[in-house]
Amino acid sequence: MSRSTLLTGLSELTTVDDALGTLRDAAVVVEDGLFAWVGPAAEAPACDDAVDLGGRAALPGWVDSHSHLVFDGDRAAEFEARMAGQAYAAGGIGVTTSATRAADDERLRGLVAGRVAEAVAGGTTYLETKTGYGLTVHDEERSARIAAASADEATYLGAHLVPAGADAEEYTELVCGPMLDAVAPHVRWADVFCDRGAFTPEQTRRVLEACRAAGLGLRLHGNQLEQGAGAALAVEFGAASVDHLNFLSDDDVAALAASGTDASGRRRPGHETVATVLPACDLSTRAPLAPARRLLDAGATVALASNCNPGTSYTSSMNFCVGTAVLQMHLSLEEALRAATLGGARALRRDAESLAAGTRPRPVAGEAPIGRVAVGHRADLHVLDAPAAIHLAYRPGMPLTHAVWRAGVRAR
Ligand SMILES: N=CN[C@@H](CCC(=O)O)C(=O)O
Ligand SMILES: [Zn+2]
Repeated sequence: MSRSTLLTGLSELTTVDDALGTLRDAAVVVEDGLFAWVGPAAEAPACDDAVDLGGRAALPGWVDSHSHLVFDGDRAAEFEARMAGQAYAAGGIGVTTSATRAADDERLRGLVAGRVAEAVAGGTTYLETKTGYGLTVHDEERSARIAAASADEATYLGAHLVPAGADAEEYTELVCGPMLDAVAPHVRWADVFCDRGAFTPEQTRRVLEACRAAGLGLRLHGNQLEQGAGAALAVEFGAASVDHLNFLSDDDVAALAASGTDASGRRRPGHETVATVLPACDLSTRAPLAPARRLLDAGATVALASNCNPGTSYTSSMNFCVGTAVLQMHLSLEEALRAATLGGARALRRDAESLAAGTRPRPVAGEAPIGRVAVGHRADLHVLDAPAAIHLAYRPGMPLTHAVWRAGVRAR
């Protein structure tokens, strides 16, 4: 028989659910890994167990829809040179690729497990991670295997960089053929770095077509280094997300906003191309911040993610990303919290609307929605050591994660 647990003493509960809103003096009931009840503490039902959280704020666990955790080595020297004025370039990926290839499976698994544990300790309850530092059939296959075993969602990023010494056209064919065949059983998503020094729009198109034909959902790295074709291609292919977005034209912004509506302007939840912004990466590369405010004002669905990787964003702290989005990107607290929870869920098509619309690639029967604190959603809860969530921006850099429940299990 399943046991029910009452989590009470929540001074402020941000549900990210339009009907429930933000509740004061709230409680939730967790049972069978799901939220079974959400409401005012005074009305909470009796449960088998109870935990009093002592007047703390709570919100859905972070959904980090973009990370690159399968790697060995760091690039601190490159970072230091960048702080001294050198520009970021895609070629640095090759340095991490060499270190990653040299690590054996056990070491790589341990490194990824440690990084996932760090993310969870910071309030992340659902995490995507990518291949992309293997770049041979063998190394991409094992990266995909390790990613799938360690994270909630795994993405094939063979098209991250043309490896040193390889011919770009021949490598693109490999990515679309034997490498895809080897990796596809492990992953739900495919991604391409479509930008200066990485893959051209024409090569990107070929990879997206091949991966779509293999049944994978699509996402893109685009518009990070220049105003390129990434965002437009993502919308054209119905990708779930396009990420970075530092350099966007007015047409790109309009296309992203329109991707969530039909011809008569009605919203089509579960069909949008989410605009995912990566504030920690923007700071670490000294790039102009992605225009999250402009995207939201235009009507786009925005997600916030960490992009944790050793080159451009060596942090998995979603608390930091949310604080920065409020402080520097001019999002309201409510917008930032929504982007880092439901926005990420939408970018992975694991929100309730995408599940209902049937647009999640490779769905698994019985998968509960994520991204909100609402009945029937997966019980992913982040409790802050603060009375209100605004402390995430008000006290930046402070250790504010008090407790974490992941699929109903206490993870911190
Ligand atoms: N921009 C492309 N890929 C990663 C960086 C990879 C690296 O430099 O190691 C990113 O999302 O920022
Ligand atoms: Zn990335």
